[in-house]
Amino acid sequence: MCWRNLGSVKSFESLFAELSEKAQTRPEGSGTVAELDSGIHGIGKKVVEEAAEVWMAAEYESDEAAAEEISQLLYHLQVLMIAKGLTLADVYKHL
Ligand SMILES: N=c1c2ncn([C@@H]3O[C@H](COP(=O)(O)OP(=O)(O)OP(=O)(O)O)[C@@H](O)[C@H]3O)c2ncn1[C@@H]1O[C@H](COP(=O)(O)O)[C@@H](O)[C@H]1O
Repeated sequence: MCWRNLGSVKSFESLFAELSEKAQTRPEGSGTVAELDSGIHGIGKKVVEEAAEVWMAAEYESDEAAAEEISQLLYHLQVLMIAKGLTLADVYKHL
């Protein structure tokens, strides 16, 4: 997919804003709220699990499957950032 044709697709920044809002307002049924409530230990396990799925998909599955797993890893990393109180700027300054 060309980046110019992403339209209303979420970006890393817009997803982080959405998840930060969920952490503040704690809406019923939010998977993000449930994951935050599992604590750093629980979120860390999701990050490691998803990282392994990224590796396996990249090595043995389609590009589409790898992209989907990568999106899920980015999501869990963002949940971990929010749980730690880290901002995007805190991470970007190391890029
Ligand atoms: N982008 C994501 C996202 N990526 C991954 N995940 C979660 O991570 C899981 C990864 O799926 P897997 O198949 O690898 O794992 P699984 O074993 O099926 O899942 P578990 O039973 O282990 O949780 C998914 O089931 C989701 O729970 C996500 N959950 C939410 N979002 C987005 O986050 C936003 C807020 O979501 P809610 O907080 O649920 O409202 C929404 O815009 C969502 O689209």
